[in-house]
Amino acid sequence: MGDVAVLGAGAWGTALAKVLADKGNVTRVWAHQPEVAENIQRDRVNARYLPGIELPGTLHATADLEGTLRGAELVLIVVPSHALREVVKKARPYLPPGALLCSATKGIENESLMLMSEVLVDELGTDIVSRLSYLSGPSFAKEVAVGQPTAVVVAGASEPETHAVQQMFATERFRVYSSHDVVGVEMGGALKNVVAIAAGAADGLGFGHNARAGLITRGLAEIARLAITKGANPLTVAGLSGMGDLVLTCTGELSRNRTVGFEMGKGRTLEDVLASLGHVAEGVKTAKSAYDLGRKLNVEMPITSEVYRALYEGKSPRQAVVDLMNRALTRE
Ligand SMILES: NC(=O)c1ccc[n+]([C@@H]2O[C@H](COP(=O)([O-])OP(=O)(O)OC[C@H]3O[C@@H](n4cnc5c(N)ncnc54)[C@H](O)[C@@H]3O)[C@@H](O)[C@H]2O)c1
Ligand SMILES: O=P(O)(O)OC[C@H](O)CO
Repeated sequence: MGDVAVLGAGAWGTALAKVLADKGNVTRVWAHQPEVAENIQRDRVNARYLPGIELPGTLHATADLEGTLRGAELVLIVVPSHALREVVKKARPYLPPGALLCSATKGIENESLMLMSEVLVDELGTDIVSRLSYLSGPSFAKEVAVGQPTAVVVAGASEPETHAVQQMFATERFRVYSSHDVVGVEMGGALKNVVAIAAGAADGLGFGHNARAGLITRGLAEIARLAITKGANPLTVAGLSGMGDLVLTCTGELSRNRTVGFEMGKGRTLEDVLASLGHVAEGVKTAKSAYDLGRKLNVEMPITSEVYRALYEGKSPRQAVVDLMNRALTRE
């Protein structure tokens, strides 16, 4: 038990804060939007991001960043990837010395092409590395919040600190594995969102199970190529944060990324879909980062490239599928 600060009161920040608060930790959640904090404090619910879930009295929400961080033993960062650097810059002066830091954000920064781990070290310095960890894996916020069985992985460079975070989160319905492979866990969590957009588009276009299974499998192949080039252990990509999250996000109707693809497959524009989504779909920004990273590192990323063209160059999802199917034949 301890004091926990959760930076981010979206669906995932709220669900993870509930897991920690239900365990008896004094849990303070920082909300970017003051009205979200007010809603949680007043009504014990986050109606905007996690409707219908009653939140425990041990969970406190506020828009005061300094107060949220005061005395925290664990700081969990769960903001969209494009906001992580800005939030960490603001939080830096108030981070309690010695606090463990865990990120549950999935993404790759657009301009720098950095993983969240790299952004955190960039902002906080290398001294913090042993206290940093990354939580990822197949986990829809809504299912976690209602206590459905879920398995995730926490990766960190230092074993004692990673185990401490594993213990802090684990419950009988939220099973937490540990890993030493930060890059592999982060790459899997970020890149699966791009493939989920492709899988959603295939469904929206009316294609069947064969197309989806092909995309999942060949998606995993390109995730593995890029992750291994960045230094990941190939086995990590077959784990919870690779294959596990890929299957969940490419097949689960709760996925925001799959929804973006699905609606575009049905003929809606990206702008129109995003305007009505109400949540972040990390795969949209990550598609650009992954496309740029693949080109920079000379890694072939055919599915990612087609998703990029559909999102950023106006290519029709149907033509993207045709082009994927008609690439030069190659070995598996
Ligand atoms: N929702 C899930 O099921 C789930 C599961 C695993 C991982 N994740 C990851 O967690 C991260 C957060 O996702 P989410 O589902 O909580 O998002 P969400 O769309 O539900 O909420 C987004 C949150 O970010 C905040 N925000 C927006 N702009 C901001 C800014 N500039 N500065 C600070 N905060 C800002 C919003 O106020 C809101 O609280 C993403 O990287 C996502 O991929 C989500
Ligand atoms: O709803 P999505 O597509 O952002 O996916 C949520 C989680 O990342 C699933 O593990």
